[in-house]
Amino acid sequence: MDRIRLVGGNELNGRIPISGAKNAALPLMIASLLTDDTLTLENVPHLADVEQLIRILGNHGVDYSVNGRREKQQEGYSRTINFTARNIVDTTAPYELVSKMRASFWVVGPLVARMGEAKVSLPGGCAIGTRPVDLFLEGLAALGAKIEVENGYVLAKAKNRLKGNRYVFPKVSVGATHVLMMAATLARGETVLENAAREPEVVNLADCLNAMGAKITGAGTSTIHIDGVEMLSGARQKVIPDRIETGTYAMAVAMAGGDVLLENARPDLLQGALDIIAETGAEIVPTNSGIRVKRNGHGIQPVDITTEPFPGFPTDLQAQFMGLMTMAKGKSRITETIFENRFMHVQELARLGAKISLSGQTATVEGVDTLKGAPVMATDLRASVSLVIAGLAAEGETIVNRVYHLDRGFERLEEKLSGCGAVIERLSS
Ligand SMILES: CC(=O)N[C@H]1[C@@H](OP(=O)(O)OP(=O)(O)OC[C@H]2O[C@@H](n3ccc(=O)[nH]c3=O)[C@H](O)[C@@H]2O)O[C@H](CO)[C@@H](O)[C@@H]1O
Ligand SMILES: C=C(OP(=O)(O)O)C(=O)O
Repeated sequence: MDRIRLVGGNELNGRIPISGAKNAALPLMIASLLTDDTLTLENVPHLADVEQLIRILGNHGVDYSVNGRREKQQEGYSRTINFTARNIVDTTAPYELVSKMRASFWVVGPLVARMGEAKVSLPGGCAIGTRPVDLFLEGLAALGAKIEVENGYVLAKAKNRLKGNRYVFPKVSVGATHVLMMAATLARGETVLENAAREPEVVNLADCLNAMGAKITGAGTSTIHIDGVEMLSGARQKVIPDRIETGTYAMAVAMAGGDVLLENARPDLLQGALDIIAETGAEIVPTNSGIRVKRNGHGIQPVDITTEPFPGFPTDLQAQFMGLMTMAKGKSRITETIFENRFMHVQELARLGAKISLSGQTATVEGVDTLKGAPVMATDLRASVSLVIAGLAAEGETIVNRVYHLDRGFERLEEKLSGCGAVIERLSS
């Protein structure tokens, strides 16, 4: 199993290219199931989750081809990929494939909308909470699907096409918004989704579906209208830059000090989080080519945060922010409201000397003057990168085990950081 070795203490200076967003690429890839035409996606990041979803889509009969130079692809750069679901050969998504990642469950929407049936294993993904799928099932049922859950599989059937309806999400869910929006594009009549997720990834998906011929308005607000159409065609869509990767590297600079241009980053995708990072003492400057982050010489200021659905502070940046707060000049409180078990990084940060206490959904972080390198274990995707952020400022060597978590969501992490002066390498085994 690969590990990451870091020696802390260096500032970060230079440029970091921000990749296409994992959490936008995955639903866009799944949208290819809605048409027998080719969907071309630009700026698809080279990540373990993307590769896994390619396998899952392949199982349903989706062909894919990568544009551009092969050696670039092997080096792990974002790519343009064509997806063509000419014939859906299988409407079952098996446990062996779906249990590895949460988003693979989302095929249920396009499959039942286009094929009238889907049998999809209950999903896996980061172990950050119970992560039920009740809203997906309730929402699909509102669109007329017959739903059964049997032997760990969801069976969804709509033999006479889904039927548009009004559905009010009792709780904001990004995944369920993606799925119901995709399903409703091929339903008969109008669907109104209320209390929908407003995340930029939902907007990226709606833009793609509209380019494919769907009639969606309101994506990015909490009410989305979808007028169902008979069929969708192919299209070309660019994956938005990864706002979580952007926030992560911004916090890495805030932690280690230095001056880095986050190329291709879009401030509007994470303005709330950037404002918080600025409050900690970093300078955030939007430029024509991205976002410049600087921190020179000043101590890190403690700031309290609470995670919330977009446009609030993202839960996917909570662990990284805790990493940053471990060396703040004082006490900060971090409250997690989205997932009930997303504090597994606390005990690993403690190995580096962090002082954190937990009470319910709130962590209190007492900033320390120094962290000391240690072996630590990645427990999930964002938790693992919080250990990298802390390791960048820790004295001596930190070894992060279970790097496969990082590979799910961070493209060429060690190359991007070492290119800015960090001492970081992958130890392959
Ligand atoms: C691949 C992807 O894009 N993953 C992101 C997506 O996950 P995901 O789409 O799984 O997250 P949701 O927005 O659905 O989850 C939000 C909350 O709703 C709950 N819930 C969700 C569905 C449901 O049927 N019932 C229910 O109770 C969840 O347990 C959680 O407490 O959004 C999360 C919240 O921004 C991010 O942390 C994940 O990185
Ligand atoms: C929680 C995440 O991913 P997933 O929903 O795929 O588990 C994440 O991207 O931080």
